[in-house]
Amino acid sequence: MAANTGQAVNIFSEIGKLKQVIVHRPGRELENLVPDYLDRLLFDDIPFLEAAQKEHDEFAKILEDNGVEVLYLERLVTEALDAADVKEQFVDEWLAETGLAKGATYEAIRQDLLNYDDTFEMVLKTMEGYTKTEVEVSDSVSLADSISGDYPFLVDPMPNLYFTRDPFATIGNGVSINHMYAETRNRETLYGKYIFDFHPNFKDTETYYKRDAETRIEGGDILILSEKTLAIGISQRTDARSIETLAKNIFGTTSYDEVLAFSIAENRKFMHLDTVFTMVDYDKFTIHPEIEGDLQVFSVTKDGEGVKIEEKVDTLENILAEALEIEKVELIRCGGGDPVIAAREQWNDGSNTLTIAPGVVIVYNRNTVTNKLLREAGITVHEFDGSELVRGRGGPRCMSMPVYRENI
Ligand SMILES: NC(=O)NCCC[C@H](N)C(=O)O
Repeated sequence: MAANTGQAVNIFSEIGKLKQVIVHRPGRELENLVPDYLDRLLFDDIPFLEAAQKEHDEFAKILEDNGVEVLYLERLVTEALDAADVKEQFVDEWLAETGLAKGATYEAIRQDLLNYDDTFEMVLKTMEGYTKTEVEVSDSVSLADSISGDYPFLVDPMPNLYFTRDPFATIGNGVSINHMYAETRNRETLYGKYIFDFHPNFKDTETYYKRDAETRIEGGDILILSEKTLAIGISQRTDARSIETLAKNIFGTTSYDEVLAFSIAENRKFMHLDTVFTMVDYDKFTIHPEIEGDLQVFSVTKDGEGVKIEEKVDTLENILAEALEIEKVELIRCGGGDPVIAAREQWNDGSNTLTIAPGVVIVYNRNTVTNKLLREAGITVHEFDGSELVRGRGGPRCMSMPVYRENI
């Protein structure tokens, strides 16, 4: 438990002083990226692991130097499996989601994982995946085990795990365990499930969305505007129906009574709401100017057992000011509104700021124009080098899942 509200999870804003956050230090899963399967694994290039780890350590150091306790996903999962003695159950569930048919290979991998004395190393191995060259099966007992084929993996790696923002999302005193858009990321949500089902500190957390839900939603689309209002993107990654499901699950039982649904274009460059829009202070937001023209915003509120949907026809500034119950808000445009600079810096996550206290953010140093504009707007900007990390198309907000923020 991080502070003093008596709750393990406490996230009622985007900007309250961050006390505890979940991250994942990129591991050997990045070394299982190969050019032929980058699209399938949602990457644009292959990061140099050692450099990516250094960059990530720099990110963690900025957090710690600013009083944030950094929790590592891989450690939390290890602690959950050991505390509840559910290692075998986890391995079986993980295997069932690999797509491997039961047979000699399946059994060899199962045995390999269960032979690890160190649960932490076992967890890292489940993230890394298995190549065909590392598992020896002496007797092929099934047709599936006998096929060679060109595909290099028996079990795919999970290279997107360092974007801890997406597979689960903390909201108020609860969590949504997400159903992801792509198969490669859906497997990541199993780690969230084990943390929130079995970790001694987190197992009593309320769950507002389940990974076996039919429609998709990802954490990068969920912004905690205040203790009453969420903003959720309808995007490449989040289906409008999931927003209604989540809204019904939180209205009436939590402090939330409104969701603002932001309909943004469905494409890779704007994959989540947080790649084009983040909150950096009580009254300041970063925004990618390319989304402003076509943006449609809907208000979702409680209506008996169901929800009421109304389109908000007003400027974005007015919609946000009304939701926050303040006079006015300022939008800080990525790249200053210049179309070329904005497009370049947004692609490199210039709008993907992580706010660690009101008016204090962490960003990549490469987005020089946007970072200067943030400073000119009075924001304190902590920068680090993300040249390797950015190849997975995510920035500081994507690489962090806040667990505890002070209320504002
Ligand atoms: N919230 C975010 O925008 N997360 C970045 C996710 C990047 C990852 N390669 C993906 O395509 O899902």
